[in-house]
Amino acid sequence: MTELTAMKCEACRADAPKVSEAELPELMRQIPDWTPVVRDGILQLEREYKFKNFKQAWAFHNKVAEMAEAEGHHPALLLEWGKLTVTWWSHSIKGLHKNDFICAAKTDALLAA
Ligand SMILES: C[C@H](O)[C@H](O)[C@H]1CNC2=NC(N)=NC(=O)C2=N1
Repeated sequence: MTELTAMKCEACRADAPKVSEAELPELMRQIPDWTPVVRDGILQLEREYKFKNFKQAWAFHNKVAEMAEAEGHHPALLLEWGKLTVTWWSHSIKGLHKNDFICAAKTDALLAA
């Protein structure tokens, strides 16, 4: 099985497939620190990262933004003192695409780097 972090996001159009109920458990297993949340009826992946201060959270925010631009897939980022909340979903399909799992795994890898 290819690691999510080794994959690249693919262009995701409105007719791209959502991750199915059957695929979900195996993908969630690969990003155990992420929580599936439903907002406005849209399934999303969310994780809160804690830091010692604003500057460290801000620096991580910028790393995630750089990675998102490189992947062509973009998260919601909520920067607060000592905290960055990252939420991934695919706007074009109003739900979760494989891209969201790839980017969640890559977000975790940025923290480790
Ligand atoms: C043309 C471009 O690839 C699309 O607009 C991309 C950009 N980034 C995106 N990011 C996210 N999260 N969902 C999308 O549907 C999306 N679409």
